[in-house]
Amino acid sequence: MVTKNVFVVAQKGVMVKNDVVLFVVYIVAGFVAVILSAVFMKIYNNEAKRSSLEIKQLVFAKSMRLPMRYYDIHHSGEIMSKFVYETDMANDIYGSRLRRVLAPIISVAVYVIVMMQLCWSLTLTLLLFNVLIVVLNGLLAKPMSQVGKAMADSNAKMTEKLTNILLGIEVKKLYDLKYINEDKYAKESNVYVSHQKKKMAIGALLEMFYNGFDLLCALLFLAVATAFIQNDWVSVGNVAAIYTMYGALSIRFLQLGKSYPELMNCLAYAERVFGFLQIDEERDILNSETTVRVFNCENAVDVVDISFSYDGKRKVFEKRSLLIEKNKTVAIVGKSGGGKSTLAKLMLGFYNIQEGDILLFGTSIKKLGLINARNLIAYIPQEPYLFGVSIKENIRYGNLKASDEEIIIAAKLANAHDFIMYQKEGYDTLIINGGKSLSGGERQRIAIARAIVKDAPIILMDEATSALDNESERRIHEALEQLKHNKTVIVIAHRQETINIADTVVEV
Ligand SMILES: Nc1ncnc2c1ncn2[C@@H]1O[C@H](COP(=O)(O)OP(=O)(O)OP(=O)(O)O)[C@@H](O)[C@H]1O
Repeated sequence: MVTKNVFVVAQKGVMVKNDVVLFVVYIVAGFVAVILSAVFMKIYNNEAKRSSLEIKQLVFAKSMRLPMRYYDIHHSGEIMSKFVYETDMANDIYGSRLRRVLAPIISVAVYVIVMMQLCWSLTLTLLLFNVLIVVLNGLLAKPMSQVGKAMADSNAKMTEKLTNILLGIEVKKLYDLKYINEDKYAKESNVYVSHQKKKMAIGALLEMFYNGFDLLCALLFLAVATAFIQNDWVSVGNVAAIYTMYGALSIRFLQLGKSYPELMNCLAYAERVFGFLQIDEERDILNSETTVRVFNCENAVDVVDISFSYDGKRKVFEKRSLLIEKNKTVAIVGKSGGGKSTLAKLMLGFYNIQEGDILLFGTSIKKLGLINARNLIAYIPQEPYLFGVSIKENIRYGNLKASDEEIIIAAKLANAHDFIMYQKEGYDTLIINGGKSLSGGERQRIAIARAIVKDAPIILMDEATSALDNESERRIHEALEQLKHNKTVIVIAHRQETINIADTVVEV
């Protein structure tokens, strides 16, 4: 409108009071528009940041609540990639991509309305040229979305391979697996780079097309506009105004052209993130009315005719039953791969039993709910995991309400106190890298102390299969002897010495 009025004033050759008022109004409107745009931008960015945080929190919460089977068949690197990279890419939709697509559409709509008022026929002719850009966007959006999906896949695989290398660094160094491990990573990163090149090629194609097309549109417009002026269908002022607006409009079209395929790329990531958020979570039937009669019941664990298979094909258990009396120490023995650890995991409700039931103190774990069932059992796995916090906090994870004194008592019972005191900062020593600087026996004794502070009626220990030195073994057995009082102790036993301390031996 300013351009149009400039031309009108120029044609009149004189500037009257009304023209000055009009220009002042335009300038004030311009200022208001700038301020409003800054305010909206701030609100939008705040909302975008909030939603970005929310999505990250949702993905994190979901990755904590998935059934054990999910972690069995999905690499931790894949989950990491989802959390770190894919959520960022998906969040980019709100962060900038959506804005970069919506803002030009709104601007174009406003410009078009004003341009139509100035000369609808010329505006329509001009817009017809731009329809081609929209068609091209549509054509390239699909390959962009496909390449986005391929990049997400490739990124997850790269993280997976890198995690594999880092987790197996000891074996890699021992066997010089450089060519196998590193080549796998290099291969995957090449795949990623090739997808990235494809993405850049599509982007470059669009850029090239738009730049050429912009020039062509300008030339066509001038030719058509000249014809319109010659036929007196439009004034020079209106043509100048439409052309000025077209300049701003075509920039937005270009922006739209670049941002739309990018938005498709981000949507591909969002699809993966939302797909992940829809995965069924670990089933938990929390029945608060179920009170477990630990004191009245004679049997701690009653496994009734269970059948179980991890993959639905090979059965680990077929109609298997066993009974564990309360306050007894039971050694579970059997051949390797016979299902001892699986039985422990079923007691803890890590997997759903296909047939039969497991009762803890007379109540089915299905009725108890996973949280209640797990509260009844203090589990010490074969290779306990220690978190990157102090030794004291690692023990406290068994019972967050445990006092420092209770932690020290538990560590003494677990025969862990002496070696803990021997550490640089005693109980405050920080555990690094899952406790790699401690021996297997020491890690297991910290886990025993953790199980002791939990004070659950059942202690379930999966004895380490790895060889422990005699001293470590003796100390763990002493700790187990301490635990026997007033507790049901179930040990998946691999050593004769462990079997010797049991009241009953059950073969699985
Ligand atoms: N997460 C899993 N997914 C699929 N199959 C599994 C899984 N864990 C164990 N298995 C299979 O189930 C069977 C029982 O394994 P389990 O670990 O329970 O045996 P185990 O008796 O504890 O062996 P070990 O004494 O060697 O520790 C094995 O054939 C094993 O390969």
